[in-house]
Amino acid sequence: MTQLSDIQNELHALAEQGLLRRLSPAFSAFIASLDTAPAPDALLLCSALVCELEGRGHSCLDLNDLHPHPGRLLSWEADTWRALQARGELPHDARAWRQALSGCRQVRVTPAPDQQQPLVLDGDRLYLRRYWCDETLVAESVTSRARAAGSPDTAALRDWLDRLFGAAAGSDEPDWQKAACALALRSHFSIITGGPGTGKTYTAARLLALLYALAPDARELRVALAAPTGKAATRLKQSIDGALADLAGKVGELPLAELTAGMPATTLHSLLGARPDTRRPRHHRGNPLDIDVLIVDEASMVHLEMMAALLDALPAPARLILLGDKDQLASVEAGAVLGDLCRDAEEGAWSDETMAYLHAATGHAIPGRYRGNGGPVAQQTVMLRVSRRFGGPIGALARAVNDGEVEAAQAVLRARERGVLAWNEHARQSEVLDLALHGREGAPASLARYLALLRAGPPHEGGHEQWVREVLAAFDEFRILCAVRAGDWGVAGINAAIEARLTETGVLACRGEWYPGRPVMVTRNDPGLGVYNGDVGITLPDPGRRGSLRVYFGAGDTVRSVLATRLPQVETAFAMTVHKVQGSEFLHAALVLPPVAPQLIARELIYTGITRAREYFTLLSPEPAVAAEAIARRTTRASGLEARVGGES
Ligand SMILES: Nc1ncnc2c1ncn2[C@@H]1O[C@H](COP(=O)(O)OP(=O)(O)OP(=O)(O)O)[C@@H](O)[C@H]1O
Repeated sequence: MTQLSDIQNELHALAEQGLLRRLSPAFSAFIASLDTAPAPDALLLCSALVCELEGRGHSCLDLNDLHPHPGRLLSWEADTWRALQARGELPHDARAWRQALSGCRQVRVTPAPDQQQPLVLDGDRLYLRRYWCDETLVAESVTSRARAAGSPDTAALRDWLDRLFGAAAGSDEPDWQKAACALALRSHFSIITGGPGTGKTYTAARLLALLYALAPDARELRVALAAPTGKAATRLKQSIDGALADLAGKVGELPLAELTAGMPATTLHSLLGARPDTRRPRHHRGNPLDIDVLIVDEASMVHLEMMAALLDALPAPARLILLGDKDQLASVEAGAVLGDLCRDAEEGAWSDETMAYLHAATGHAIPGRYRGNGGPVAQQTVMLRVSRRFGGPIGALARAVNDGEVEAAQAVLRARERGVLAWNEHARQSEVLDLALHGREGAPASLARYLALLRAGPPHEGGHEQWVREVLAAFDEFRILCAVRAGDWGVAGINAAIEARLTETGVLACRGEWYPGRPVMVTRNDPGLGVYNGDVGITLPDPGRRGSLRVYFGAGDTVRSVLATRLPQVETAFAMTVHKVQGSEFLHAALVLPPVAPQLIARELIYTGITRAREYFTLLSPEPAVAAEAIARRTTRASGLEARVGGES
């Protein structure tokens, strides 16, 4: 057996203490085993760190982050890092780390030729090979698509934009929605970002009308809609269909309803043809998607690997339009693609050419403050700035949190305006359960209606499907959102406590794994069953087979069901993590924070939680300082994407 070096022993000790996942020292040992020469300490440590960071959502390790406070990178105490330093010979600055890694056969130093090394050093960033390839593909693909000229007839475009949005009035602020459509028409890639209710889908529907109106042959145009989750795809389709129906009077002879009748809306997984036994989907550059236009909603949830797979499968002449809120939480998996691509969205950073084009196409002169020298992606990005849904206290709270203004956020929460917002600053777990079962003063929405419908059961004669629909809709009125998974204040503890309370009070018999009324969230894609990670369904008796339970999923106007026992990968979903409710909205969202906030609880998580609430938002924290700390903290994810797409256009 090979003798472990001091650094390797220390890495194992850190894993024992829970400061590293066990995979990280194991990966480091694997890297060392690839060469007969002994691995230098710098390589042993960096390979463990790059693996660890991948598990925390980072695409790479930036060597500059190893100084002057390396502990911060992994939320370690300073002593932990000092102990590591004492055990090995570690470099003292980024240049020295680079030098130490450059000499290793396991590391490809770009632009040297690829010899399939497992690690890639690009500038000061060290990547797992797969992530470097994905990031390179995404950066190159979006940049070249953004540069590709869509050459619209500007006069015809202006005419259509005026029809769909109205002609330019004398306002100071441009019509951002119009600008977004104009830019999307100009090339093969564009981003429409904005907070909730800023009209991203409203704009996308008008964009579709424009694309059909300006296409040489509208009937030949193949358009698809997609989103990371089934729920988000269904919502997108419903909103787009609604908005298209409203356009009927504005599009003259264009048979919009007919043209969009069969337009598919799917999850990205099923669009790409994900397969359970391999990472490689059915569609890729060798077997591209048969699509001319793809609109992807909730793009903030799309992780790096998925975005790379999508761009690989989308033919170069196809137009990709990403919709999403750049300020929301990034995906659990590595990468913060939308955030990285939108780095200039607030400022515009538009070139003279873009400014002139927007003026000509929309009739609005763009104020000079939006001029800048952003890269090709920035030239194709528009941020919508006016929210039509979040004007009131929830909007004010979301803005304060997003801006990191702790005191302003606390003041809005404490004002409890019209019962819309409430903050239980010293919450006990039993109060979370009370809220879930009964709502609170000013915010009646809770699980009460859902439970009443379950108690009443389906009508005796027929009407089962209608009842199921009502149960599904009632469940979506309220949700507990947790910041963490484990412990009394995480999804595990809260779900168990709700089940215990419901059983105690005789409301539901939450015994065994499956029971009628158990809401579940699917935790693993199963294309065979047509269920995907994040889908939420309700367990109910099967009307056709006594004693048998099925899980019912709402899918737009239809309801699908799967035999409960065929769904091994699910968890109870009275409470869900904030990550898992992205793309969903509830009449009343209750965000629960733990007594001690780990680093991962930051502003983006609180903002995402708040913006899930349509009418009422409640914050519950056993310790008020945790909310303040989280709002003050920003999540940063190491990635090279922002730098790669940030160059001048
Ligand atoms: N220019 C506009 N004029 C009138 N109503 C608008 C306009 N833009 C958006 N709306 C309305 O505002 C509401 C929110 O718009 P929409 O759903 O498109 O926003 P969104 O940004 O997609 O929201 P979400 O974050 O939920 O995805 C809708 O009712 C829509 O019809």
